[in-house]
Amino acid sequence: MYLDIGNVLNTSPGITEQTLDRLDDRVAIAHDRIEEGREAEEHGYAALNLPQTVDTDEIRSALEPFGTPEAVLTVGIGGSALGAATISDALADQTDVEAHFLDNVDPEDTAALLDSLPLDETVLNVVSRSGTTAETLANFLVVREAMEDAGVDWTEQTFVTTGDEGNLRNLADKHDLPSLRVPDGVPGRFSALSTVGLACGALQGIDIEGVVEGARSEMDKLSGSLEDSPGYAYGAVAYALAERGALTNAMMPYAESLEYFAEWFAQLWAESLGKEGLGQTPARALGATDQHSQLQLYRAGPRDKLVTLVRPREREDIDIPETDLEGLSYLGGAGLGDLLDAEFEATEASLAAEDRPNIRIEVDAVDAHGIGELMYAMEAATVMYGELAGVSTFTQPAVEWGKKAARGLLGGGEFEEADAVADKREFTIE
Ligand SMILES: O=P(O)(O)OC[C@H]1O[C@H](O)[C@H](O)[C@@H](O)[C@@H]1O
Repeated sequence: MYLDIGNVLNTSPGITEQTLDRLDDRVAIAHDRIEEGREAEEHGYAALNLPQTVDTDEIRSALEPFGTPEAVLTVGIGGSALGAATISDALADQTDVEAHFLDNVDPEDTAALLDSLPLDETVLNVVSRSGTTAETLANFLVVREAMEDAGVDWTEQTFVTTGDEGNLRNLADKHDLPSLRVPDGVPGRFSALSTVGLACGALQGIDIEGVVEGARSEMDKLSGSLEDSPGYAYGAVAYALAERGALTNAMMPYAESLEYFAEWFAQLWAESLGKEGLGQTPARALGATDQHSQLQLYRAGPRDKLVTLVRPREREDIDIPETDLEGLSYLGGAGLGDLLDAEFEATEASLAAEDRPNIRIEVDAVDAHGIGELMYAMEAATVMYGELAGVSTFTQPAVEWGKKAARGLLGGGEFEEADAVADKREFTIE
């Protein structure tokens, strides 16, 4: 992965070369702490070891009973869905097996999806680290019933990834379902490179080994200097910019196949770093589409943003046909990819011309290696940012508060968080 931070130097907000030197000293200290955590397999830090601890053979053999299905339906939410979705989306060109994700509990959307799926040829991939998440278990029950109604033996077509305990583990044991464990010490949003994020791709026949290799090549770059580690450098610079007022980070890939990547990144960044009044709000954008909408704000709105532009250096191109239509002849002879690249560089320059900080991230291609590199580097960036900010990167008390309140409201136990719902202030206007 290549990182270019030239456009954060002396921008507004921005950092100077002297700041970078000072930051580098702090990166060295943070790196030592991270290494300590990795060595002891501490909660969270253990996730940065996944490229060397994940066993892709184990994943493939656990999935053997399913052969090659027509479709995979992953039921999970947050970290139990977004990593798999990012990998499947990026590598969709490697497979004919469709991947669908049921994370939300919108009844209309769920009904439409279930109507459209060949249920007898679909593997149901249920994923929950805790094994207790209401949305995931509710969706599982709905899909299971739909399979039963369609005369499909769901026990023959269901695969489970979960922890050693919890409702989902009990269910897998009861029905003797093929299953995998979520590795210890790996929080949901850092689990993309584990059983959690790779099983779906394996069912699709995607090159998950290549994803892990790509991640490993970024893992091997972790060092005590941001100059040697793109992941650490991204995290450290984003942190320094946030300290100087860049409180939003617009993640803007210029590739449709990386749209989910921006969504996955948003969970990683927000849930890990949004603590104690600190953090940087991830915004999702897609180039070139959002160049024609959000760029106005990024270039001329408040100076409170970092824009992160992501692209592959190579992609398959489609030629734009030659034309003698007046004013359009400049397009002929170029490719759609050339146009997308020109748009990318134009956005970068338009921000730089106004001294707006932006960072360029590139991979050679959106392939297995490239997506592995990107995902690992962003995880390392998040951990580095968290160390520098002094927050507890691997917890999510605010999200858990909401989970308990929702469960309490549905009668799933006594939770004081649910009582707080009754205190809602109202000021209704019709
Ligand atoms: O994997 P699960 O236990 O079902 O959790 C799914 C998601 O639930 C919560 O919202 C957590 O805050 C997320 O980090 C997690 O990814």
